[in-house]
Order: sequence, then C-alpha cells, then structure tokens
Amino acid sequence: MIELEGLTKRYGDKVAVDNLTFSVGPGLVTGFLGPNGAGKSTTMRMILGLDHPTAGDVRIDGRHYDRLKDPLTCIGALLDAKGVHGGRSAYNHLLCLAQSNGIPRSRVAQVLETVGLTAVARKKAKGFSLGMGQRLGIAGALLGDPRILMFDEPVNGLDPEGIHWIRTLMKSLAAQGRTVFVSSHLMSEMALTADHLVVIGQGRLLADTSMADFIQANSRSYVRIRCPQRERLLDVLHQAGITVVEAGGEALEVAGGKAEQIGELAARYGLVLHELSPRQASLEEAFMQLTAEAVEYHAQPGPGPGPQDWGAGWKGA
Ligand SMILES: Nc1ncnc2c1ncn2[C@@H]1O[C@H](COP(=O)(O)OP(=O)(O)OP(=O)(O)O)[C@@H](O)[C@H]1O
Repeated sequence: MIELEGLTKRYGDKVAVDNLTFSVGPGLVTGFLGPNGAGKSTTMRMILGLDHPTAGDVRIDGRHYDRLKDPLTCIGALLDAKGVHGGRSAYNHLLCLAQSNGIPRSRVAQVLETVGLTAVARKKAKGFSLGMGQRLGIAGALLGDPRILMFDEPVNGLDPEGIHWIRTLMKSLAAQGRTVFVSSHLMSEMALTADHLVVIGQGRLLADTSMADFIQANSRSYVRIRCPQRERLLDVLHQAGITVVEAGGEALEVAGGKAEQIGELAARYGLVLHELSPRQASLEEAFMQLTAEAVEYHAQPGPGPGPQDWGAGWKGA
C-alpha cells in the first residue's frame, strides 16, 4: 500500500505536485495518468525518497522510504531505464543491487529468466536496445520480490511485442496480490492495463476512480449523420422526439445507439443519407477533456503565418 497525504513539491515558484492525497492498494494495477509535466515523475521520486516534499507525507506500508529495512524487498521501481552503469554486464548490475540489499545471488538468475535476458546476461548494458534496457530495469525492480512495484512510463519507445510483454507482466504481478503503480500519458494504454486510475494535471488530483467507472462515465456512444436534405431530416427527427446536435460542417450527431431507428425514419420519408455511422467517443478523448485545463504544453498555431502562407515570399520569383 502506498499512501500520499497532502503531498506537495515546489521548485521556486513552480508547484510541480500540489496537495495530492490518494492511496494505491494491493491486487490491482493502478494507472497514474497525466499530460506531460503533470508531476507524475516528481510524485514517484518523492515516494522513493529521491526528492523531499515541500509539504505533506508519503508512506509505503505505513513507513517512510528511508525507514525501510532493505527497501528493494519492500518496493521495486523502474524510474529511468538508462540509470544503469553501461560498462557492467546485466548480471553484474543486478548482483551489485542484490548484494547491497541482502538478496541472495540465486535471485539474479531467476529475474534474468523472468524478463527474458538470460542469453545476454554477460553482455555489457551499454550495448542493450531500449527494450532490453527496460527489461533490465524491470529485473532490478523484481529482484527483491517486493510487494509493491512502481514503473514510470515503462512502455515508452517499446515495440508492440515489448508493450504486450510489460502489460501482461504488470497484470500477473497484480494477480499475485502485489501493489502495481504505473505511470503513463496514454489513456489508450492504461485502458488495456489498469484496474484503477489516478489522474493528475498541473500537480493536482483530477480523478481517483476504478477503470470500469471511468469507462462507464466516459464511453459516450452516438450516431453521426450527413444528409443533403438536412432541414427535412431535422424536422423528421424532431417529430420523432430524437434530440440532434450540430457536429460541425454538414454533420449532425444523435446521442445513443439509434442508427437503425434513424435509417428507418429517413427511408420512410424518402430522405437520402450520405452517412449514418454509430460511433464511440474514445477514452483518450475523455482523458483529454478531463485534463484540457491542466495541459501545460499546448501545440498551438503561433502568431506567425499559417501553412497557407508558407512560401508566400517566393511568389512571382
Ligand atoms: N528539478 C526540477 N527543477 C525545477 N522544475 C522541475 C524539476 N523537476 C520537475 N520540474 C517541473 O515540475 C513539473 C512536473 O514535472 P514531472 O517530470 O514530474 O512531470 P511528469 O508528469 O512526469 O511529465 P512527463 O510525462 O513529461 O515525464 C514540470 O513542470 C517540470 O518542469
């Protein structure tokens, strides 16, 4: 169990983490979501005692990190896969970690096997691909057989096979009753992995909810329609008591799964439809809406010339 209470971190004027209170429980994968710069890594660093909170408190199974005896046997973490001495072999890197935490040497071979690195155990880490580096970082997290595991953006830059492997691993660790806390800025990835969600934006807590509740509240279904006899269709739908909203351009939207009913009404009144498509708003859209106010780095069109003006200076050349 990880418990945060009023956890706050300021860097000068910048509030990176703002009064966060939530807990992460066992037996579940808890997704820690937020846009870039939301404060996820800073929060995780404070959990591990690598950064000191400006205010508030964080405890791991009731204790501060620096009070844990042999911390790797209590909480294992992957924060930065590049944090490995490149000149050391995978085996020696893990052996150093094991020896400094009272973990038996035999465990090194076990975790190398679990993450699929046995064949390259004696190779130097600097020659590892991104995916192999992630696997080595995960091996380090698993080394002490801890009850709590924490991963910061573990699938970043991985290929589909690597992503699938990490997803399956996290689920199996949670199924063994462990606490699994994993950060991401991708809702679509979390939807496939997490049982519970904690969402932050600009350091503040925006949601602390089960994945099932989040999906139920946010997976809006609707029907998109385009019809050249738009006004006639609006009248027909209105008479049938169906609420329609404008969706930009020529398109209309009707909430709920009423495609058949709309198609039949259009046919009855001889109306041509150019589009009648049942759709589902994605969880990524729901996440973007939830965090819209809190996104720090927007991609916005600048004040300069738009794309249509690019190259204008060459006119007549
Ligand atoms: N050492 C530091 N000094 C000053 N500001 C910092 C420091 N560390 C983090 N910040 C700022 O705190 C905010 C939160 O950063 P953090 O890295 O925790 O966010 P994040 O959610 O992990 O982002 P990302 O998804 O991009 O990794 C950012 O605005 C960042 O610039």
